[in-house]
Order: sequence, then C-alpha cells, then structure tokens
Amino acid sequence: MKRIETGIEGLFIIEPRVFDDDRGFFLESWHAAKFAAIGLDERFVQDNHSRSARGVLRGLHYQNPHPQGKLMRVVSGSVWDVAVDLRRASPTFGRCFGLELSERNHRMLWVPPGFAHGFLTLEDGTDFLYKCTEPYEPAQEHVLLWNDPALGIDWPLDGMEPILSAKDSRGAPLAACKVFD
Ligand SMILES: Cc1cn([C@H]2C[C@H](O)[C@@H](COP(=O)(O)OP(=O)(O)O[C@H]3O[C@@H](C)C(=O)[C@@H](O)[C@H]3O)O2)c(=O)[nH]c1=O
Repeated sequence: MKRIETGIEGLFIIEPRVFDDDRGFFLESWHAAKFAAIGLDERFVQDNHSRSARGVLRGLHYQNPHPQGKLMRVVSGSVWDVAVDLRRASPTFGRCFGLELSERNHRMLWVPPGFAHGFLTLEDGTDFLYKCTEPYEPAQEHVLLWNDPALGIDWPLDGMEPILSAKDSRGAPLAACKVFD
C-alpha cells in the first residue's frame, strides 16, 4: 500500500496493493493497522454508496460543525474527485485538489475534516463508496458552489452541462462559506 502526497497537508492518495490473478483481483479496501501505518488512524462510523449516471456532479459538500473525514473510492466507472481546503489557518486555504478515481486505478482519496468535497462522474453506472468519521447531520451540511470562479476548478466536462441536485445548484461561493477557524 502506498501513500501519495497531494501538496495539501493531511490530504493524501492511497494506492492499495492489488493482487491480480486469473480469477480477477483482490485488494484490502480497509485494514485498520495497515492504514494507520501510513497515517490514516481513524474510527469510521458510517459507510456510504452512491450510483450516478455520467455527467452527475455531487457537491461540493461539508459539515460544520462536526466535519466528516472521508475515505473515497470507486468500484465501478470513474469520477473526477475534488477536495477544497476550508481550514482558514491552513497555508493552502481555498486550494482545490482533483484526481481521477476509477474501477481501474483502484485509488482512494483521504479527505480529512475541514474540506469541502465533490465529484463529477465520467461514466454511466459509476458506484462511489466512502467511509465517514462522523455521522451525516443534514442540519449541519453546507454546499460550496461547484463553479465558484474563486475556486477555479477545471471540471472535465468537455462542454457537457453537469446534472446537479437543486441543493447543489444553489451552493454558496467560497467568500460566503462557513469555513473552519
Ligand atoms: C449524504 C447522505 C444523504 N442521505 C440522504 C439525504 C437525501 O435524501 C439523499 C441524497 O442526499 P444528497 O443529495 O446530499 O447526496 P449526495 O449529493 O450524494 O451527498 C454526498 O455528496 C458527496 C459529494 C459527499 O461528499 C458526501 O459526503 C455527501 O454529501 O440521501 C442520507 O440519508 N445520509 C447521508 O449520509
């Protein structure tokens, strides 16, 4: 298992060891001791699974108070996954990081508490799975606007209009967000 830094403190990529053979593959998607050894020593309280058609954009979401740390992966299809640093005291406050997570690259992204998170699905039938360190609290959930020019996220839309929930299309720009002090 490999940890890959992103240039934003606390936010990192995990490449699990994949055992391929003539039946298919095997990987450990969570192993407390092995993940702790690469710096992910967390207690998860909720696992989520969403399925989306191509072109669905979910996010950018965060909870404040009670921010969730999230460990993301994709088991079918692919996404462009994005995390935004909302920790005001961080030297990378407001910076975004994006990468592809797919059924083929098996990559995981650890997004610690204090970030907004979202993704764009690149294929039909994309299954997105994630583990959370805090339970969902709808009353504490906030939406950062996916296309706020202050973020400058280069979503790989190729001219497509994303499919958004009503909630996500009404997100707030960074300047109006309830960030983490
Ligand atoms: C996130 C969530 C939603 N729900 C319900 C609320 C709603 O009726 C329905 C769909 O919710 P949403 O539209 O918020 O689902 P979705 O847009 O997929 O929300 C998710 O987006 C990604 C980007 C994240 O980072 C996640 O933390 C989560 O916020 O599911 C739960 O019951 N538990 C949960 O943990």
